[in-house]
Amino acid sequence: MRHALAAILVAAAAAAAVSFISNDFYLRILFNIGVYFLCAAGMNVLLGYAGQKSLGQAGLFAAGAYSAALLTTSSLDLGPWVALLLATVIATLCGVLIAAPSLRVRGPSLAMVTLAFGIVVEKLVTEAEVFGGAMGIYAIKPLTFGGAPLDMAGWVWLVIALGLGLHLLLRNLLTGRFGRAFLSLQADEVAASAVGVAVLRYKVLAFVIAAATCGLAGALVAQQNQYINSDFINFHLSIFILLLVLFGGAGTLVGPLLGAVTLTVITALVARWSWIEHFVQGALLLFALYVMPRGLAGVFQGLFRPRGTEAARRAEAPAPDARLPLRGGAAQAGVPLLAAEGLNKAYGGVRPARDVSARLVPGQIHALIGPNGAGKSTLINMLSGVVRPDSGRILFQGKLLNWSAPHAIAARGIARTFQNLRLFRDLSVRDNVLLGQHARMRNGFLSSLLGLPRAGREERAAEARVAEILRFLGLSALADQPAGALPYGLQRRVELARALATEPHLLLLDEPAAGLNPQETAELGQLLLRIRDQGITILLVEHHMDLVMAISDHVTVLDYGETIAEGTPALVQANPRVMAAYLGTDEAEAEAPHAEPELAVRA
Ligand SMILES: Nc1ncnc2c1ncn2[C@@H]1O[C@H](COP(=O)(O)OP(=O)(O)OP(=O)(O)O)[C@@H](O)[C@H]1O
Repeated sequence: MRHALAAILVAAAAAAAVSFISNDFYLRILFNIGVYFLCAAGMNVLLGYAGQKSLGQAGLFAAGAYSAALLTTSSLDLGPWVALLLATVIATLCGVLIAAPSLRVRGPSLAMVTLAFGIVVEKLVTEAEVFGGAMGIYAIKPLTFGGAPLDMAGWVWLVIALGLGLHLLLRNLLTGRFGRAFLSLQADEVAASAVGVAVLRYKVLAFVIAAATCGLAGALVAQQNQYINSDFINFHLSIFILLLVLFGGAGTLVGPLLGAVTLTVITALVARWSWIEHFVQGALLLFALYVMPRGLAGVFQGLFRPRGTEAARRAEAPAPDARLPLRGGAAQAGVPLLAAEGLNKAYGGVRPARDVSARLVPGQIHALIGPNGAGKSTLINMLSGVVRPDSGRILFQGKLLNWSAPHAIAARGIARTFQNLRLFRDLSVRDNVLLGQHARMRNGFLSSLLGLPRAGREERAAEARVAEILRFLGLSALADQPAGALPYGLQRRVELARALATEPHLLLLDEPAAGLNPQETAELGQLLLRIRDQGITILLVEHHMDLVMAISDHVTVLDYGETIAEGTPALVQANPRVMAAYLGTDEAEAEAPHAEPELAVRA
């Protein structure tokens, strides 16, 4: 509420100041600030939150501007407000178009593809007859209020109102489930999908939001100027929109406003020397990247952050009375929780899965062991949807799982951790674990955007469940710490907390004890037993044999992608084939009476 009130006060103060300004030049600067704020606010979602680098925003600005122009000047002769709305919708649809490459390429390649989009649009509006060629389109209908066209002050009030509305809507969206999902894309797409974020859907959504606001800004500029030509639409505009976000502070709520105010004023100041305009922009971009990697907002946050408070670095003891949130309907009589049948996977000549089958009984800890390269991680990857098996079937609770995307598998109740930690390092421990709740929350796009009570209720319920999970794991004191700043052992525990927050029936753990000291390993063992006792089935890939033998109910041994033994820990430990695989001895030697089962050698 405080943030909303502050935003309303700032907007009201700006609107009141406009009444005292009669100079058209200053009013035009304020109008430009408003328009660039609209572009930057949407671009911030795309770049600052979702981490998608687009250099083609000028193309979307053009889509809005030329749509507004054509809709009001052609035989359609639509009213200016309807045209503004339709122009925004058309630009939004173009956003889907520009999002398409992001589904296949990322990073610099994506920037190149979006750049190409911008160049194509620039060429199109310069050359094509329908867009008026280099001359552009004149006599675009301006917006009217009470039958009269808006005067310059009216335009400024309009962009202030639109800017305020957009800011409040995006704040609702970005401070909850959707904002976290966007941030998770930026941090690690594989981990994001593993916790239930539909990566492709969220990427498209981010592009669409940025396209809508850019299109709206373009339409407003065309309607205010009452003409549009290709001079407006060039590569520099795309760079400028990018710069607005980077300079203001990508991934912060105030960044777009800071960027829009500062850069519009600087641009206005240097406008009379047009030859240095682009030089100044380039210099500011370099300055922002080198000196203020978190933009102006980052600089301000650094100034006002309380100093000298010692951050908690240690976990407390897990709370014995804490209970994990569970989803209902896990066990069905006589049906294994998960049945893998005849799974095969080959990478060229390497075959990490050869006809692997497994049945996981509910409520047990199943261990999957085997020498390096045996195919254990590959099996976990196949079960969690990260890798597609070449052949074979996976049934979860009796229903086929093959071909499901990782986020859909997570939503069905299979959670995982990764051999090489995949935390969202810049997010707090709480936000990491809240991301685990993503697929369990029911508030959709509209209720989140509008800040409806349902979204608030879902958020509070998720926070309460996360607090309980943190208590269960003894992480409550670390909730506000950035996950990446914690010691390694605690990071592993946060990843476990995040997986538990998906409320899984089945927890896949890929070497959770790797890198832990003996005390941490023993604590992990106790935690896993408690997790099992709460009704969650565990599949544990682990080299640490003391741990495996102490806590597992059932052990499967893989070697060269094949199951070579399974059964109780004692049975497997005594199996000659297992010792041969582990110790590199041949079977006959391993069967000799003096050969003790020394699996702990590999720990
Ligand atoms: N994406 C991939 N492309 C090519 N080869 C791969 C790929 N993923 C795994 N492999 C190969 O498959 C084999 C099994 O790998 P996997 O990671 O499943 O083994 P692992 O049993 O988990 O080993 P470790 O205990 O060392 O983690 C290895 O030889 C590995 O190099």
